[in-house]
Amino acid sequence: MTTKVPIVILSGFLGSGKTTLLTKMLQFYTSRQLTPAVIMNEVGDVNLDGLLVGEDIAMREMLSGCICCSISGDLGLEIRDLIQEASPDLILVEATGVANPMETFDAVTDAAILIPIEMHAMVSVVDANHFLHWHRKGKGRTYHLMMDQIRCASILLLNKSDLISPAELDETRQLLVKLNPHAAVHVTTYCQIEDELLEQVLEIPTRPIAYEDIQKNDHAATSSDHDHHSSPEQPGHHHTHSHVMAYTYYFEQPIDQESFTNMITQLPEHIYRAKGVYTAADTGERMLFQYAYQKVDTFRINPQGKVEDVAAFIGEQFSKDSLKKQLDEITSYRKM
Ligand SMILES: Nc1nc2c(ncn2[C@@H]2O[C@H](COP(=O)(O)OP(=O)(O)OP(=O)(O)O)[C@@H](O)[C@H]2O)c(=O)[nH]1
Repeated sequence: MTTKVPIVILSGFLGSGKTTLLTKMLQFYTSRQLTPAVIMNEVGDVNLDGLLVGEDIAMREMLSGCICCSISGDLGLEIRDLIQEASPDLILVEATGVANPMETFDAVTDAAILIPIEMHAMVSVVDANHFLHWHRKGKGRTYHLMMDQIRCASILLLNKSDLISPAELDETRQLLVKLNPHAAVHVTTYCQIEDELLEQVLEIPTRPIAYEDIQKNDHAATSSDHDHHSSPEQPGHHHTHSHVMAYTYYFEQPIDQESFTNMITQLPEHIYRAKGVYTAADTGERMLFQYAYQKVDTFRINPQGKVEDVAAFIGEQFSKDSLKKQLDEITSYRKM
């Protein structure tokens, strides 16, 4: 009998902590002498998160599209190539932050018809602060997408618990339990989870527990509304992220760090995520920045010379022209 390669999908909204979790999982499995492999999907045309994955890990990048829709058909080919190339003990698929979880799951099950793989878990990472913010608003496509990502999970990480008060954390935890009573909720900071959970993920095949519930919702939605695409507010709606846009900017020269950080911290609310690499004008060092929900982290990259100086922005209804103008100004700014 052919052994099936376990597949774990890492889901969760933009900037919630999927790559943070991915690096932790990779460390864990390699320390157990296992060979994990990775599929990373980005809506933009650069993959900066790949810098955080060691060179010894077999990885395939799927860029400029979403495995839940536009490039779902390519997923099977990428998985097949990875299996042939690296004979992995498991494959971790990091979905884009705007991926519809049901459709991502469908893309994996479609691939499983042709290749020996088996779904082991859909882990959804939730940014506690960001989710609470959207829950209080209580509407919008982003909120419904976040809810779907929660409802489809077999394991939920309530991450960034350091950014909200204990009372808010408790409120958010209860919300998650209500939305998905089938999945265990793990409260985390920087996606620190117990080793036992990571062992379990490898051992026990599963599927998104709320699968049937979501399907029921989908059917209910379709029977009252035949045109899915015209009803983006509907829970369980397909292509919940068709409104999301990505913009990539290439820096032509080193930039002033302070002006850039000031600009990033004042990005409009509708830009949910930004990340990139730039060269600092004062030190000449190459820096990686990560922006998610009004917080920026910046650190020196190592090795220094692998990717171009580039920044990717993801959000909805933002003006690419005015963003480009701001970035051009920063690029041409010189300290006296
Ligand atoms: N304060 C805080 N920051 C965190 C935590 N977990 C992750 N981060 C930071 O949040 C930012 C986004 O984390 P990622 O792991 O890249 O998020 P992601 O879900 O992979 O992002 P996308 O792939 O762009 O959707 C990074 O700067 C992380 O260091 C946490 O628990 N607390």
